Amino acid sequence: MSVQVGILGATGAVGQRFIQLLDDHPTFELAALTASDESAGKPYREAAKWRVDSPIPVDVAEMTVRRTDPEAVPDDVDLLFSSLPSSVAVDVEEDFARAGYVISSNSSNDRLAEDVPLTIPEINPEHLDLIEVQRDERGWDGALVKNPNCSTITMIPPLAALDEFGLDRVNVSTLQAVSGAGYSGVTSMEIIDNVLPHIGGEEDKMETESRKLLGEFDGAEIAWHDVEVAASCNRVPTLDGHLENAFVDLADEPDVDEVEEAMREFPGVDLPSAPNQLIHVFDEPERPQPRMDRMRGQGMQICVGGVQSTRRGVKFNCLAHNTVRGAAGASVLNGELLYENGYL
Ligand SMILES: NC(=O)C1=CN([C@@H]2O[C@H](COP(=O)(O)OP(=O)(O)OC[C@H]3O[C@@H](n4cnc5c(N)ncnc54)[C@H](OP(=O)(O)O)[C@@H]3O)[C@@H](O)[C@H]2O)C=CC1
Ligand SMILES: N[C@@H](CC(=O)OP(=O)(O)O)C(=O)O
Repeated sequence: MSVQVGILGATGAVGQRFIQLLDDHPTFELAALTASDESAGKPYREAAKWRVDSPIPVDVAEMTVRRTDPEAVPDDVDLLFSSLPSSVAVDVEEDFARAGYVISSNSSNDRLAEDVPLTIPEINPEHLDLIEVQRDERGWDGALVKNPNCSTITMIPPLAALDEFGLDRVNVSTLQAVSGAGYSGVTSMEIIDNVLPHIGGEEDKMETESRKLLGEFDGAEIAWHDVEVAASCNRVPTLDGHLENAFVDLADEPDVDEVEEAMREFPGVDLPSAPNQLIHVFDEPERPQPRMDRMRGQGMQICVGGVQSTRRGVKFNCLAHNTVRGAAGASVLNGELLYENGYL
């Protein structure tokens, strides 16, 4: 059975990744594309400046872009992926949910709202049932589900694997690719031969979203994990792939072999876009590297390397593809979880 899906903000950088990932999807069939009023009414190939590293699917190129308005999207679309600017999404996503659409959104608004599931299918799939609370409270037939920020999602799987050793405190420093800022986000004059040691709002997102993701859902609300997270975020001149250096204090004292085993054996999920193994742990100390490792598992695997003991726990490096696992791929995986759990 196929499910009709749409993309809100389909002409943008993340919207284009959605189109790439949905091409030939086993369950989802792309039926609607929306963008701003300037793009509405145009064929997609004209409205979008295509910048993804594979050609625009032929049928998508000829689709007419619609207004981003529930009235403009056909009723038989069951699921909408959202990659709107968060300033736009904050109102528009609610309009769509009120009109009965289920939305799997990558935009940062509402990620911390008490009745909005912030999910990674391999980590906290049970949080999805917060939809019941959301529907009761808001009177919606639709639903709004979020995936986390790209830097957060990169470190959460290894942290979840370490939780069995008593996760106490995390210090993390990021080396984030330029694609995270969007096509026009940083100019070449700013970033070539340079590193920008500040990314607005990013540190706060890593510090808060992590605690919600690792929290416990009791059927009514989420009790955030009490781990303390301190982040320092840097933009570096790589194209795709966020690399992070994490220093984790643990209550127990596992050795490196136990830590690596917990990461390697951390369970995945059986969903079409999920990698066979969630976390790949490198033995080579110089890996993972963005250019060599970001496309592992079709861009959906989390890579870890350089695991070493410290006086208070462990340190390691981790890497994920920021616009695949960290953005469009994360929303598609949440869409697959919604389907699997009967929410579509
Ligand atoms: N988790 C992550 O790693 C990442 C998340 N993001 C997030 O994803 C979202 C999209 O980012 P990105 O793709 O880079 O952004 P872009 O600017 O490339 O695309 C924005 C999209 O939204 C549409 N849009 C803009 N304004 C309006 C409006 N008023 N009404 C309807 N549609 C509108 C644009 O249409 P048009 O072409 O017609 O202007 C376009 O389709 C952002 O919230 C961003 O923060 C982005 C990158 C990575
Ligand atoms: N801030 C991220 C990308 C992003 O847009 O994140 P968010 O989904 O939290 O808005 C980066 O710069 O790499």
